[in-house]
Amino acid sequence: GFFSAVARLEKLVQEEREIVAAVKQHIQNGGKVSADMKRYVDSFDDNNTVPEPDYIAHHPVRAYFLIKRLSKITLSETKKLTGKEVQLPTVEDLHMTALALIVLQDVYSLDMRSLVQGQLVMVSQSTNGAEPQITEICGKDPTFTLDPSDTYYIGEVACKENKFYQAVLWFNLTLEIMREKEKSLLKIGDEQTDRPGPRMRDVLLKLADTVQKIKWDRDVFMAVSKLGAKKTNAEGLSHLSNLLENAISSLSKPIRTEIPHINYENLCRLGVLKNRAPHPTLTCRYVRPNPYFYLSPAKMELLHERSPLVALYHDVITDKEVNKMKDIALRRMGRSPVVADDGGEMFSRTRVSETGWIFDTEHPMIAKLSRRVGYITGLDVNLPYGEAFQVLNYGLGGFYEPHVDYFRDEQPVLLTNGQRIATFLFYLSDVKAGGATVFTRLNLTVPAVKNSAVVFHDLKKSLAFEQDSEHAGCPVLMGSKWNIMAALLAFVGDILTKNRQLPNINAIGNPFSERQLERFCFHHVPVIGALSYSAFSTNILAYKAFDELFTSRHLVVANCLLLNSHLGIGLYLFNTPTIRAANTRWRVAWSVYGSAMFNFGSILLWATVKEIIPEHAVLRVGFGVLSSVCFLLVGKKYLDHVDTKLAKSKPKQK
Ligand SMILES: O=C(O)CCC(=O)C(=O)O
Ligand SMILES: [Fe+2]
Repeated sequence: GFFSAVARLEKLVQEEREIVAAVKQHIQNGGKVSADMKRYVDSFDDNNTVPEPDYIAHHPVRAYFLIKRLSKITLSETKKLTGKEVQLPTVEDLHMTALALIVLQDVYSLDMRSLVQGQLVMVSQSTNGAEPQITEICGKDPTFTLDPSDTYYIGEVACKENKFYQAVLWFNLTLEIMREKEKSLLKIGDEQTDRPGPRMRDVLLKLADTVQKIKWDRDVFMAVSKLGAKKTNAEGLSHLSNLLENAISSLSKPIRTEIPHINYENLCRLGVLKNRAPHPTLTCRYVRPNPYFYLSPAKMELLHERSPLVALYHDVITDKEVNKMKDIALRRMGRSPVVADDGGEMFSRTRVSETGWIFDTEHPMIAKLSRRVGYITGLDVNLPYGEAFQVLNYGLGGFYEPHVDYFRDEQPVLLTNGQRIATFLFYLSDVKAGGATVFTRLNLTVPAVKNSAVVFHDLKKSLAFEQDSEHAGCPVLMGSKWNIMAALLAFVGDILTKNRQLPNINAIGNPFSERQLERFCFHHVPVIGALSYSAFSTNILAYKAFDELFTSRHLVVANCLLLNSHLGIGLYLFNTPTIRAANTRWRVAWSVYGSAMFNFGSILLWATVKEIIPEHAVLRVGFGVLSSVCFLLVGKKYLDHVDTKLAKSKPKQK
């Protein structure tokens, strides 16, 4: 549906232009169109500049108008006139867009009088009786003004969704607007019946009906029955209107008990404000969770230190990667499911977004991204330990109500066979307003910041459920929210037999340990050095073959190999027990000396041999590899020998 992903709305705006242009052309050529279609295209003024797709698609009221007008024309006629396969919004789309307006107004306490003019104004009621805080998120645009038929329709949608309190607000608003238009209550009885939109009598009765659904009121009930079937009864209507005013003023917003709603909404509202100001208790550090980050450390904001850990990493995904992921996802997105109690999947009103699943085997760029998730968390991201990436695009007003990511006991883990131990959530877009991720039990709001990622634990170290990891995606008020959710799994059976504890998740911002650094410098680098040394022999012995292989990159590759070889052998020497026994200055000197002698000695030897063995590529490469392996082994053996000798002769320290 168009309601469940803003990306679809963006596309729809583009398509609408083409539809309008094609139909106008058709009319100009003397073609006939239906009255609905004529009305539709006539609403587009040729002289007006066309707004950007985002201007429409990223704003709930403007998107409502887009969906509304397009759901008034028929698919068959549009296809015929444009000669193209098009998709148009359905009645469900309109219903869900109205629902989005209801939810947004409710969660963000949007001022309704502003909302009807397309203006987004958040009113935060302060608890200590001070003046309410008013935040304007978006200015008004008179081109997008909801009229009574719209607000009445939205009220009806609220009723259908059993949101009676919200329905009362919308019906009441409808009345207010109508009264202002009519200027005087006295006109109530003799309304003109040919005016489009709802009639005041109908709205009043509907309002009375809805109020009664929340709280039965004897007086209202009587007034309604007295009105009876009589069409015009100005006195009765104004009496009912007064009664309703009283009844409504005593209503208060119902509290939903099934989820920690108050906290969720407060945190979401904070998210809108926080988009504008940095968090006051910000703790930022540069971290190196893995040697991979040695030169360019990750930028980490620690949001919650005690269990569960919640950390925000900045700039962990590049724009290029973001675009690639969105691109792939767009082609396969479908309504996001939630896990049902029986372990199956279902669609729910508690999650309004679309998902595209992407495996890291699909593209090297994605594999790299996946490895990065592994480096940061220190967890195995390979199948079956990492789930495929879920790329998400939320709909307007789209949200994900408070939930936990681990599979609860009553949900057999059909999907994955493993339990989720950590969640890695990338943000692929800045959201203009709303759409924060909130942790309802930690009182924590994380605004979506493009290219960053929030990481948190789903299980405790003891493998117990981390109930405090409960979180939610707040409704998107303005803009388009894109996420990638990567869940990291553990197979609980595995853990129990192997370590009896969760693997260490190092996304705590600890710098990678000294042991890890040592292993990197004195193991990984020497191994790479030895391989490079061996490969470099080919550059000397079979220069032509090497040149053909690397063409214009020949020089770069050769120099890199030689550099690796120097580094690897140098570091290896630096760490041998014998050399380690000396002071740093000598350690450096001997390592550099040893590495230079070994490398340049080999090069000289290969250059000499080259002159005497036949010009045969395979033979020469073979000789190079074989000799390099020999030299490395002989050298290593020699060093080992010296080291053991030295260890034996060393007097035991007391
Ligand atoms: O969109 C968000 O902020 C939260 C998403 C989420 O929690 C999930 O996909 O599991
Ligand atoms: Fe989640």
